[in-house]
Amino acid sequence: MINCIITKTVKSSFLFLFSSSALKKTRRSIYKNSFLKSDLSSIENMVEVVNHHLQCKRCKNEYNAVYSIDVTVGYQRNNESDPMTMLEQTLIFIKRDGDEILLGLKLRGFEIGKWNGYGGKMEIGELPAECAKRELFEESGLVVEVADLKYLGILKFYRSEKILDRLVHLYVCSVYKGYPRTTEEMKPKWFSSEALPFKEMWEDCAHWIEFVVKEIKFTGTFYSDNMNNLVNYCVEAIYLN
Ligand SMILES: Nc1[nH]c(=O)nc2c1ncn2[C@H]1C[C@H](O)[C@@H](COP(=O)(O)OP(=O)(O)OP(=O)(O)O)O1
Repeated sequence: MINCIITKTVKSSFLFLFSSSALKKTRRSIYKNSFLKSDLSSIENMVEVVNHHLQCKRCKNEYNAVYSIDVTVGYQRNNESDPMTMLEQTLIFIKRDGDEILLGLKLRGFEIGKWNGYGGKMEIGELPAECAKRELFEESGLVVEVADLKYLGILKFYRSEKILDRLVHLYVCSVYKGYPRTTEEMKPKWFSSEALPFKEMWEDCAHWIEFVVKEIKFTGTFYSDNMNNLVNYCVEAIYLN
């Protein structure tokens, strides 16, 4: 097993030390669990341990929590009062002819005017792949089968160094039915992987989109300040053989 780590400090070296030790801890958990599995050719059963501060979306109280997330299954919420509610999201990139990637221009809500893959928040009782399929259909009209989705990895976004803000499950898929259409939420456009509009995408995207283009499994952790500026990140490719 070869592990490639790309770590970049944007502003603060203190934060780098903080995040790299936290990440090493997480990686150990991942490998430990991976090694226990008989099939090392996939990370299908990789378990991501999230052990950090969470903040209740309603009362804003902070507390520690430990979640074990099987990355293909995700963390399945059972009720609205669960603190993970609204934290888990999905993002799916549709590919055409090997080289082209479908992006949608966000027409409303959060990050309006930016190009991104399709996706959104998981609903109660929903699994990530089901969520990716549903959101893609709602936002573009394209139909995919869960079995055709390729799980690429997980993105974790932290605010103020410690509060887990969002956890995004990433998928790619080259098998789909229909033609992308403009919806209330997204306007579709195919881009060559050589000409992606980085300046009009989420800031963090430039640091991991290459993994989507090359379909390499990875995990990414991103730290933003209270003003939503990216201050540090770590992207780790996972090569299993
Ligand atoms: N930092 C980030 N970089 C990125 O590239 N995509 C991100 C991201 N943070 C979240 N996303 C993606 C994940 C998901 O596909 C989408 C979330 O969009 P929304 O908040 O609009 O979700 P929903 O479509 O569920 O919203 P509603 O329909 O308004 O409830 O943005």
